[in-house]
Amino acid sequence: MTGNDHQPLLETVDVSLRFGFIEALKNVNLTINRREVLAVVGDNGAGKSTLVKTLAGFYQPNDGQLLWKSEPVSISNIREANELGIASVFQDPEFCENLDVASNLFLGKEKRSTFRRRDDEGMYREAKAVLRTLSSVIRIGQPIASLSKGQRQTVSIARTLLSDPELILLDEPTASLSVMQTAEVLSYIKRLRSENHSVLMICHDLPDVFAVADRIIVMRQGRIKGVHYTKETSYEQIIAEIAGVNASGQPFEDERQTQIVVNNMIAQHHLIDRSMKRNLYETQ
Ligand SMILES: Nc1ncnc2c1ncn2[C@@H]1O[C@H](COP(=O)(O)OP(=O)(O)OP(=O)(O)O)[C@@H](O)[C@H]1O
Repeated sequence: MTGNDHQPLLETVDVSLRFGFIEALKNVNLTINRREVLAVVGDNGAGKSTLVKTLAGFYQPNDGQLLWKSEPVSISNIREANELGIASVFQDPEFCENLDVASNLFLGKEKRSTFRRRDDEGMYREAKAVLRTLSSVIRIGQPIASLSKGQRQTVSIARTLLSDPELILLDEPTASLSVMQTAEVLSYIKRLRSENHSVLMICHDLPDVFAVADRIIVMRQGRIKGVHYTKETSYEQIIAEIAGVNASGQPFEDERQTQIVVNNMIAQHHLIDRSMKRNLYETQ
């Protein structure tokens, strides 16, 4: 830990965003500190992607303010986000299947040497270095088509590292990966933090969240419902907050809907303890 660890990198102040009549984000106040991994969790339609896309420059808020290192900024597009030091990796990254890993890493931003010649040597050197940062066993000359889904995710993370971003936004980095591939990607995320990057990731998988996140942000219906230090919270508290019940299982919003959501989550995660389950069923 350094004295800089808790300095805010990116903040949202009362950020709201509407799609027509839908309020996708409502007065969102969030601080992303230097050198931390933040996970955003929430049910479908909670506003997670909209939040991340707003930070990545895809969407502009209707109200509120973004602060980068405590200074007001507007991020009109991905390029402006990149220039600030924010890089994003969205699901199913696109690659040129007939090219190797190094060429894909530099696609569209090839290095040039004297007389504007392609600097293949420089690109291979940098590609190797960036994959080494992630301790990856992927070879730079390997055809991209030969990589597993997890390895492709690694290459897309590596691609963002070339611009040395301070903040990396990841949308479901472990979605549909095998257990081994998930472990690999989670270890890269931890490595990013140890290399002084901050990471904000959307993740549906609570064990993955608890494995890497320093703090967990729970979203529901476009609002932030809770921000928790991972060490100080539990699966039950997070699931309850996602669903809109209190930690002992008492619904405090639409009862029927809450019940359906909680039951689905219980089935999905097999994580809730018996007493909480009993409380939930007794409230039906
Ligand atoms: N481009 C869009 N146009 C209109 N409505 C949108 C658009 N994108 C999102 N929404 C709506 O905004 C709300 C928040 O959606 P968002 O995709 O941010 O949720 P999410 O938490 O990421 O959900 P999921 O986990 O299903 O991806 C939803 O009601 C959604 O239908």
